[in-house]
Amino acid sequence: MYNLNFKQERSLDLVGIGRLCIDLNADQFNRPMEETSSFSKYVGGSPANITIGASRLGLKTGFIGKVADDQMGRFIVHYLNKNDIDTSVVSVDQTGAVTGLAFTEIKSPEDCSILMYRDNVADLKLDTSNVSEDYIKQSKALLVSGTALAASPSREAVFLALDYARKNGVVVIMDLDYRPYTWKSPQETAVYYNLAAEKCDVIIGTREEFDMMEQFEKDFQKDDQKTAQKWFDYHAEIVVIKHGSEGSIAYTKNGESHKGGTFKTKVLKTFGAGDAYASAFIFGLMNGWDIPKAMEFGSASAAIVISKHSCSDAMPTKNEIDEFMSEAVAID
Ligand SMILES: Nc1ncnc2c1ncn2[C@@H]1O[C@H](COP(=O)(O)OP(=O)(O)O)[C@@H](O)[C@H]1O
Ligand SMILES: O=C(O)C[C@@H](O)[C@H](O)C(=O)COP(=O)(O)O
Repeated sequence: MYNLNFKQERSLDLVGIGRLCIDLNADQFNRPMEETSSFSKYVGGSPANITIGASRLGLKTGFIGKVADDQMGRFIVHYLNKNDIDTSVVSVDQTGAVTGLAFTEIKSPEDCSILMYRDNVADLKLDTSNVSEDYIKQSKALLVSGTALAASPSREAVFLALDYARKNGVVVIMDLDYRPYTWKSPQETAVYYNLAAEKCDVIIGTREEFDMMEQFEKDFQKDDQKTAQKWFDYHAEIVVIKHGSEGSIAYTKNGESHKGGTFKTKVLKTFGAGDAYASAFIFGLMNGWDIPKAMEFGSASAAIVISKHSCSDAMPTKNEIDEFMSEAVAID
């Protein structure tokens, strides 16, 4: 098992911090974006997607973020409110910043890519004045994602949130969420990711994301167990390494490891898997489930979301996941 102390008297279960953006998913798929003519608009941004997924599963959620002072910003806040996510500390940028856009391309179910417009985005204008200790200490857990570390003042806001969380016994969960186009260099990314991950109780990332973080430590390269052990020397209780369609593996500080399988699904697009997996895995942890059960729930959520067009809109309820699992073919 694992030792995560979710303080049950807290009024919120999970507070996300970071990117609130818009996904524009091509309506014409199985072709390159150059040959598409229309897109469907959804709320996006990895931490937003994970928080939306957690809320849809029934967790009491909030979000610390900044949106543009325009129709897209209002669309995002309205959607969060509609999904029972507290937006009392979502602030509105007054500098003329815009909403980050993620254009998604579905060339084939296995060949998907994201074209991100990230210049002068409102989410990276989040600053320390937007981070409230009183808000954070009312939550059992804080979810941070790596991309919010990509630029100041968002970077400082996240580190302040991490400090408030540690000071007030808030469990910190980090989804690595590495988006190269948001950073100046992999080296810069690795430095800030490592500094943040040292403060986290649960770290979730793909093998490639951990490899980026460990680029200065060649002997860690591609060794899941060594990767996990590094973080147990800091605050980590659980390290999850995702391997796409091959599944995932989780390590706990007490020396256990668990291989997570996948579920057979009709893949429309591959992105969204990680956010769905994280939201359902976190739900399992917050309900005291053992790691294998939480991983299985995460995999089921991922299988559902990658069979659908969106990420946030597609995040399933608990009943939808339970129903899927009762009929699905598990692949170990
Ligand atoms: N093709 C697939 N079929 C079924 N499950 C999948 C597939 N791809 C990913 N998953 C599930 O989603 C999880 C996260 O996917 P992954 O691609 O590793 O993360 P990310 O989306 O963050 O890159 C995997 O560990 C697996 O459980
Ligand atoms: O995080 C973004 O800005 C893009 C997301 O909104 C998009 O849905 C996506 O890429 C999800 O990524 P994944 O779940 O990590 O595959």
